[in-house]
Amino acid sequence: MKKKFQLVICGLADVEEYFFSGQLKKVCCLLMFVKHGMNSQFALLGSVKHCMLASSAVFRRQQFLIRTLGGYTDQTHLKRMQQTKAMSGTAFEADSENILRAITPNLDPSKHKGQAGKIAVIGGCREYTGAPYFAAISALKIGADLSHVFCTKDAASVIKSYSPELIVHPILEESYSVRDEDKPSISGKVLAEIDKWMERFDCLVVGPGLGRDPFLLDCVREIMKHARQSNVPIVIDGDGLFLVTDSLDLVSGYPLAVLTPNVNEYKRLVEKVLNCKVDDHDAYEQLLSLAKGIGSVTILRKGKSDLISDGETVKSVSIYGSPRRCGGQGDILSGRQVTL
Ligand SMILES: NC(=O)C1=CN([C@@H]2O[C@H](COP(=O)(O)OP(=O)(O)OC[C@H]3O[C@@H](n4cnc5c(N)ncnc54)[C@H](OP(=O)(O)O)[C@@H]3O)[C@@H](O)[C@H]2O)[C@@H](O)CC1
Ligand SMILES: Nc1ncnc2c1ncn2[C@@H]1O[C@H](COP(=O)(O)OP(=O)(O)OP(=O)(O)O)[C@@H](O)[C@H]1O
Repeated sequence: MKKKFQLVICGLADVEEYFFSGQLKKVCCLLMFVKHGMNSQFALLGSVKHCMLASSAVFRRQQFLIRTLGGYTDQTHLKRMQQTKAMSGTAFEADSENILRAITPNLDPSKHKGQAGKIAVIGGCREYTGAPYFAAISALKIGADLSHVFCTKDAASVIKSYSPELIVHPILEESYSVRDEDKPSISGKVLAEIDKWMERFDCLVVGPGLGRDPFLLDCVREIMKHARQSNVPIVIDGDGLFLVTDSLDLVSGYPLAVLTPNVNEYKRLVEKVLNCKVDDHDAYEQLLSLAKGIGSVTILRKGKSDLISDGETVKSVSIYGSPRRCGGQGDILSGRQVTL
């Protein structure tokens, strides 16, 4: 049964490794969570259907998201979701394996390329080429059809050489390669280039290996604003969290934003938003306050147990993974989230 199930997910040989690493389950819990947090948004969808139809790309994206996350319009899915909820164990621990079974879309021979997901990673600079690669390739391995990377020119050929499966756009620039007087026109070009693609993406990951160059982060700030205007869901990780901690308005009130802080990134967020230290004795309440404080976003706090909150409830996922804590594991997690 397990084998069959894995094949249904994506038909890739290495999915077993992913499944048992525990990370896939964590991603699925997050998705259930985003879905529940978005109930009110979906209810609103009915009343604004005319507006949505006026913008068919947005409507298509919302429908895709609803389907992917369990599909309120589909009775079979709804029933599976209810069963999953009833089977959940303790108050906080998520029943991740059943959630995973409930939300995994079936492979369908009638689908064409792209319908299983077109995602983009915004990240990759002179120092970091591994992180965007890990995120983008794990999106493909978990089942996405197309995986793009938008990175700096320096990083592009390195990332391309890791894998021919990735579509790599060398469009971002760092301060050292741009004269001050050229910055406005270059940032305009970057935005125009990414806007050509934006409507096609089902989800973005912003941050893996992005670096912290101020000019580059200014461009990414604008990219995030455009993504938000187009209702593209955004997973924010790594240096994307550095940017967002500095400019909370980028995600505040945006229910399609998922923040995935590690210990350090979480500490920075707590200090900025709640103006206090991280309190591990009251971790659930603090995470709840943080998600509420930012407003409408979902936060996945990575750690020994991952804690996930949308500001209304908290769930934990304590499935045992690898005891090794090497760099790149968070990037792989973000690539899976963006797909599911
Ligand atoms: N192969 C690649 O291309 C990879 C690229 N990556 C990319 O690098 C970028 C920066 O990401 P990041 O994770 O290094 O930044 P951040 O979290 O600020 O840590 C900075 C410092 O904080 C500390 N620290 C960290 N964790 C801690 C902990 N648990 N508990 C306590 N302290 C902790 C630690 O400092 P130290 O231990 O030396 O004091 C650490 O050096 C980002 O773009 C990311 O995507 C990575 O994805 C890896 C693979
Ligand atoms: N102490 C821990 N015990 C078990 N699992 C952990 C622990 N800390 C983190 N993890 C898991 O490891 C994965 C990556 O988390 P980590 O905190 O290393 O992210 P990160 O620092 O953003 O990674 P990256 O190096 O890719 O930037 C997550 O799935 C998380 O649940």
